[in-house]
Amino acid sequence: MKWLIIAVAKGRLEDEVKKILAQAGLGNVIDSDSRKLIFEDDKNRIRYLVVKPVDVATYVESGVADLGFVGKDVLLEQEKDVYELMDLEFGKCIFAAAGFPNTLIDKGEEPLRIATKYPNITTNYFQDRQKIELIYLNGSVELAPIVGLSDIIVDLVETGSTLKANGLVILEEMMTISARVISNRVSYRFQHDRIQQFLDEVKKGKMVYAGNSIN
Ligand SMILES: Nc1ncnc2c1ncn2[C@@H]1O[C@H](COP(=O)(O)OP(=O)(O)OP(=O)(O)O)[C@@H](O)[C@H]1O
Ligand SMILES: O=P(O)(O)OC[C@H]1O[C@H](OP(=O)(O)OP(=O)(O)O)[C@H](O)[C@@H]1O
Repeated sequence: MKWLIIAVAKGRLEDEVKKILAQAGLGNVIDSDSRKLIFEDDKNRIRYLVVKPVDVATYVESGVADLGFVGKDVLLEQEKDVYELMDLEFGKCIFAAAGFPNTLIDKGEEPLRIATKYPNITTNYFQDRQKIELIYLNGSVELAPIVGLSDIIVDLVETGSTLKANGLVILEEMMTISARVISNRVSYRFQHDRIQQFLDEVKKGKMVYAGNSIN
């Protein structure tokens, strides 16, 4: 039986993915404390690649990985040529435009300065609405409006505590985000039954993990 290669995002999503897989008797070969990046489940012929969240879709689009677990934010920002097969319904957060209270988003002809880690998503969202000037930051984006680098930010919001700690508020909720299962387009055709079987296991694991009984 051919190996099924699965890219798993390390960090926030890794633990949740492992819990869901464990419910299906899978994924228990992944050692989060190890610096290793490849873990092989010989019994089920599954090889897990543990990669940075922003790189999951690259491994899947290239065909190095057949499947991947990744956040919808990454998919929307990178627009990779992959199939999105399942919403895992965890890793939930939202994209929001945020800034100081009462900051105007619709500034007419004057460009709105937006600091973000997600330039593609931001551009797509504002393109028919408001001229923008993008300031790309890799993180700690909330600092930008405080120091006058931008008018607002576009960033992920989960609990809202980072915004609150920095005196910022949500000005507009843009879209909801959660973790997804994606596949390589060729793998999906040539390993369809194997992939479908794995998805069925993940679905069962997701239901059990979410506390719903399967039967
Ligand atoms: N508060 C949050 N901040 C960022 N990502 C979140 C948050 N809540 C849920 N997520 C989801 O978790 C995924 C992985 O986030 P994580 O913080 O592990 O990595 P990252 O911030 O993308 O990368 P890194 O922190 O290594 O630069 C995101 O792509 C997103 O889908
Ligand atoms: O609503 P909250 O629960 O406060 O979560 C939102 C924060 O989490 C993420 O930052 P992260 O800690 O991932 O670091 P980063 O800025 O490097 O992305 C995101 O960029 C926000 O800053």
